Amino acid sequence: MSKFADFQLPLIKNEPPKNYGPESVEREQLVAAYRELESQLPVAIPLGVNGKDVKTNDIGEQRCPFDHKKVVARYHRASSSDVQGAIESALEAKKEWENLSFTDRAAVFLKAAHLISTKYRYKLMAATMIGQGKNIWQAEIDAAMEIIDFIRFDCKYASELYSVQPPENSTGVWNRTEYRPLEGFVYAITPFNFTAIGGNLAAAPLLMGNVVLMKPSDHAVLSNRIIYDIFVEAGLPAGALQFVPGDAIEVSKACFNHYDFAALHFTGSTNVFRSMWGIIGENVAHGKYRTYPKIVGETGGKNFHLVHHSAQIRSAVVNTVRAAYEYQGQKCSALSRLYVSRASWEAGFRDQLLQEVKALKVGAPLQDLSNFVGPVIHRGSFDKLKAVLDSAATDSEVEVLAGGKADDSTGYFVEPTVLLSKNPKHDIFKTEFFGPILAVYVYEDESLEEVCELVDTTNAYGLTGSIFAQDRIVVRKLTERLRNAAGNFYINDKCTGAVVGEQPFGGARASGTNDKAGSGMILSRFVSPRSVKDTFAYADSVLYPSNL
Ligand SMILES: NC(=O)c1ccc[n+]([C@@H]2O[C@H](COP(=O)([O-])OP(=O)(O)OC[C@H]3O[C@@H](n4cnc5c(N)ncnc54)[C@H](O)[C@@H]3O)[C@@H](O)[C@H]2O)c1
Ligand SMILES: N[C@@H](CCC=O)C(=O)O
Repeated sequence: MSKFADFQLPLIKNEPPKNYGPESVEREQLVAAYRELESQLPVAIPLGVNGKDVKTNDIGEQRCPFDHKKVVARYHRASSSDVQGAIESALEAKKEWENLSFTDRAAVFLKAAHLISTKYRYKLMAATMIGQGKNIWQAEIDAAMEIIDFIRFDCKYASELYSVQPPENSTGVWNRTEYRPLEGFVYAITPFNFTAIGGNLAAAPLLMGNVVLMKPSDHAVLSNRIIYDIFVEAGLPAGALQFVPGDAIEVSKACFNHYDFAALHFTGSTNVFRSMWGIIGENVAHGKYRTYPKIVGETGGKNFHLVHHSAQIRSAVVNTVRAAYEYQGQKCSALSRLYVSRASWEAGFRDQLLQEVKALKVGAPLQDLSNFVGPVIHRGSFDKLKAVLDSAATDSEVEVLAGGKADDSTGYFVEPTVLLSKNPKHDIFKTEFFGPILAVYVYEDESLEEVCELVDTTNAYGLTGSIFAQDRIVVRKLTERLRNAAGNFYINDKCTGAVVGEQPFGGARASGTNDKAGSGMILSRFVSPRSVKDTFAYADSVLYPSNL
């Protein structure tokens, strides 16, 4: 295609938050959107294949986590042959989509971000609240701010990546690097817990000129489908993105068995990611693919706060409560193990922590706006968390300091819980529960090195972590000592709440490939660069001077 100018993107800035205070316009508009969506339940959701809505005979249900009798969506589930058809139409759509200029591709996504910021902000938030159980603030930071930031900053980072060109050109030569889309299709599998992550799992590879099959989490089908519809409204050509909810194993198998499978873009649990890596690896060993597929996955965490005796106690407590219990601890970045010095614990940390946790109100998001903790996502999660609480209640190594109860009569509610143990190797410090359960270990002030060893080695993860200390020498030592314990490391702040454009997100070890969502690094995983050498000089002699 012709190119007549180097266009500059509009200035990319973080989406400003709305605060939803009493009597604010945004609160009124959000509640109206929520009520409207509520009146339309259950929403019927077909597949989105080649730009068309496709119905199947296999229907799944997404239920409301705070009122499990309520069906949020009835969605059509793709069979293997539906997925096969979606792959073929994506590959057909690829020809046009990858040949559009970056300006046109970016325009589609900048428009999508604009639509989310304006026309669809409250609808997408309402779907995230009803379907995934978020309260207003948690929905705002996810289904409005983070998804908008992901998309806009992806455009900025893509433009920066494209501008990285070879620094040297010998005389009579012009060297260039092209960032080609991958040969084949990208398979994106979304988690339930962040609408924004689901959207970005598709948007990031699409922006780089790839075509994508998106399999939404069974527990986020509604919000993910709204994102698909917004991308289409923003001008994404038919077929570039295929929306294929369905049985995770069946849909994945159809993708992994295809010769043109080029990349997995996944966010979810560690075991699922490991199992898929195994399947893909075996297929690679058998020469099943055109190219080596890229595997990008952000997975689980067992994140820590380490509170030194020089820490400002009030701030460390507030950050601890927010990090452990916002969105019921269902963030990959949620705090789930706290190591606190005995001096701080006894000088007020313990009392303030328990006072704050016991004051947290639990309930449905709009039933009472002061509810801070909502439901966990589904029956499986509720049963797993209840089993942890039941076992803690009778475990001689564990003391339940707060919470400990769960109630599934209407929705899947688990009390914010604090568990104390003198055994720092107890399972409560090792297993990702993905719920509002905080494990606490109180260490002796002089045992900082031993506690660092515990923080670093007690479990397999390496996602997020925070240290709290006012002593700057301690801050420096802990920062070095815990270099590999977390991909997102915070000093005197909570271990959740990474902001796109500020803290690119992801961790290593069992927490993922650490390609950093919300950065240019991840975009580079969805391209296959081509080095082009363009020579202007004629060659006229075979022999080199050294041959003479
Ligand atoms: N590191 C991060 O950036 C990040 C962000 C969000 C969530 N997470 C992690 O995600 C998990 C919670 O999300 P979840 O409950 O949706 O995770 P999950 O692993 O249960 O599901 C994630 C997705 O994988 C699919 N899936 C499940 N089994 C599969 C299989 N055998 N083959 C292929 N696909 C399969 C699901 O249908 C869903 O779409 C937690 O472990 C959390 O830490 C990580
Ligand atoms: N951006 C998020 C990532 C959450 C993962 O589930 C945070 O840091 O809270």
